[in-house]
Amino acid sequence: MALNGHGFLAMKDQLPDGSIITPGFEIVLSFYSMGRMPWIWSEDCLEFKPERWIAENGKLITELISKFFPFNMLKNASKAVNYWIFVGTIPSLILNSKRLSEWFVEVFSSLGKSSFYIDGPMFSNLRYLVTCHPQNIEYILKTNFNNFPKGEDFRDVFDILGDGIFNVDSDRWKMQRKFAHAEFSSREFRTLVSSTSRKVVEEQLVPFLAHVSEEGSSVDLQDVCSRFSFEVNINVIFGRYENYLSIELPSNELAVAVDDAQEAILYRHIRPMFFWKLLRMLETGKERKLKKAGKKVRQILEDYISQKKKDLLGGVKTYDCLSTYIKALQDNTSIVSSLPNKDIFLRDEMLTFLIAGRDTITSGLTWFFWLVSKTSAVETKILEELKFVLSTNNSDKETGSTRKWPWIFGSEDLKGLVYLHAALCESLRLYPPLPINRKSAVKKDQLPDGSTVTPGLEILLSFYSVGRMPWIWGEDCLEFKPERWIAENGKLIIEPLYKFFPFNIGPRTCIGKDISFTLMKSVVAAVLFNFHVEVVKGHHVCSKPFINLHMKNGLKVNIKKRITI
Ligand code: HEM
Repeated sequence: MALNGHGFLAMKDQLPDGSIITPGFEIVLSFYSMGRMPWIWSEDCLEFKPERWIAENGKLITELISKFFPFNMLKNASKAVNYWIFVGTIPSLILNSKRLSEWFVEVFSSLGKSSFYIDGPMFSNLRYLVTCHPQNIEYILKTNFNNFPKGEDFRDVFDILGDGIFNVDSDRWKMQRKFAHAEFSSREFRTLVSSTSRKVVEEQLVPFLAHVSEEGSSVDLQDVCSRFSFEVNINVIFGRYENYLSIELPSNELAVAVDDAQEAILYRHIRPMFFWKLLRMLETGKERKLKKAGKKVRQILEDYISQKKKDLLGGVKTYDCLSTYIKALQDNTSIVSSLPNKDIFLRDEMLTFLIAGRDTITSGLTWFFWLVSKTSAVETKILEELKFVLSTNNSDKETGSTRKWPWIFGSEDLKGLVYLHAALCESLRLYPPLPINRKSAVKKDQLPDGSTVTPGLEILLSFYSVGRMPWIWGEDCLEFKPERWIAENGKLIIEPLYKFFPFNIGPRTCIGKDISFTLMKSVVAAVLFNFHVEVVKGHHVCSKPFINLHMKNGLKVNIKKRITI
């Protein structure tokens, strides 16, 4: 049987015999011809002679492997990624599926390239292009945005989000985006976010941490951040106060169901599509868990929605995201009023906001606290900046009362914090809460680094790798250095934005970016100024395979009340 291997190229290259190959080239390796070349196998190459495989001592000659490829590894392109005949680069992908982001960094570093292909088994359509090239990312997300929609595969993977803004494309997305953007940038909404954040910090977060410090026990700060984030989101989106961060750490069935669903969705990312679709059809394994969790989530949200409608009908005055959407859907002059299946849309959109806002903030805060706990110079500068704010505002601008412990920072206090803002950007650069973004091309296209993309190819934008490439962020790219965001005149440098993608760029930029900074600053200021956070000795920090960048073992910390600043 004639065996032909094929390979695809990430960047222009020169083969050992001098042939120049460029991206887009399909390289056909003729194993059939190799066995018939006298200069490879000698003049008797066409003879059937098993003896050529046996040495004088009667053992098999293993050196011949170097010219015998049919069953063997074809190419060891780098230490981090292997290409195998028949199965392509898939074994490397499977081996690293639980640490994809770290693996991508290793491959980029060892290949010295900013894009590489992952080839699926021979004759399969499975192919990925992984890239961390800032110009490729800008091209896909912004310059040629229309050629890279979310697509049907994305929608299939995230089917739990139905018609939510994350999942839709084209005109429908434009309409949802326009409405959501107007809502998120309205003064009422921003005021609601900062007042809710303050309320949850003051009434739940600080009392909870004060309790932990008195008990002298350790606590998982990732869980605390997740509870804070859930509580704020559930308040802002649904107008509900769940007390999820009270001292008893109560369970919440919506939070649990959303976690279960997200964990199951992750498996759809790292398994071949036909496989998870088969499991979905058979309703088994993780797919069974997802179906159950999805049903629970939908049922809870439908209850919230019908309760809210009753409240509005009864004249209860509430301001939250859900109320705004319900009113707009009933108002003929609103752009969303023409949408079909209004109740399903409401449910899917609110769930999307909840998921979009909860895990990203949790991840952003947790990695930030860990980095600061390891870098005391950064902690000192943040505290100095906060101390300066307090010294210039003796009384609390929002309540008018004189300040005392616990120190709470309101939206006015947090506005001009340059160093804290820089430190948050720096942490998001190293640990972007969404480390990978998936795209696919409608039409064949060429990316700025020369990589060719064709319909059907999955494109993985590795935001995590962008922050870790010395050629993008300099030799000190792995250091946590907020100073790189501050100009000599003390102002924030906005120039790095062309290589800073944690919030996406282009038309689908995160609409929650500004409120994310508001939330994260209010938590960080309250936690660091009132408490000393110390990671428990011996606690192992590593990332967990998840859609968001979470810590596998959480972040176990000891909390001590800060007496003097
Ligand atoms: C540190 C915090 C956050 C980060 C790093 C972040 C990051 C992102 C990223 C990367 C995307 C693009 C996703 C994609 O294209 O598939 C996105 C979209 C989005 N984000 Fe955020 N996000 C954060 C917080 C929030 C918050 C608090 C909300 C509000 C509830 C929010 C709402 C959204 C929405 C609605 C979209 C979809 C936009 C669209 O498709 O047009 N995000 N976010």
